[in-house]
Amino acid sequence: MSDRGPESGEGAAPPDAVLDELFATIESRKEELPEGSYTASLFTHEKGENAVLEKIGEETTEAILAAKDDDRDELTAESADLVYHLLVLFAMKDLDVDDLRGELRDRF
Ligand SMILES: N=c1c2ncn([C@@H]3O[C@H](COP(=O)(O)OP(=O)(O)OP(=O)(O)O)[C@@H](O)[C@H]3O)c2ncn1[C@@H]1O[C@H](COP(=O)(O)O)[C@@H](O)[C@H]1O
Repeated sequence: MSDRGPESGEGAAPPDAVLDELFATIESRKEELPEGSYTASLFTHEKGENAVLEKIGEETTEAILAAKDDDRDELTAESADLVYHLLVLFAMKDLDVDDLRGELRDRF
């Protein structure tokens, strides 16, 4: 189990608050399309949504290779890339983190 993250207890942020913060940033990049933003470039890419779909494929492959190498640090880094790109795809499709959270919760 990871030893990272905020201490639990009164006043602590929910453990997945980082996903909400990241998604809010992605949504603001989608609205404002600031220059120099990688996230904004995915929303305006000439390949359209295929750009992010390709990245999801690449990051999935890289995560699999890291797992096969038993490289836990690389697996963590590639998984973070994968989750980030999945959230960009969610924003493109007008889905949000609560849709993902709800789907997972419904499976309990
Ligand atoms: N979490 C991420 C994040 N994860 C991955 N990436 C980018 O996703 C890309 C992953 O591509 P690769 O792994 O293939 O690495 P690469 O060698 O850069 O490959 P190419 O992009 O050149 O093909 C890199 O450019 C990373 O910078 C991210 N870019 C942004 N974010 C978040 O988005 C926020 C907004 O950032 P901007 O996009 O800069 O506005 C940031 O504060 C971060 O929190």
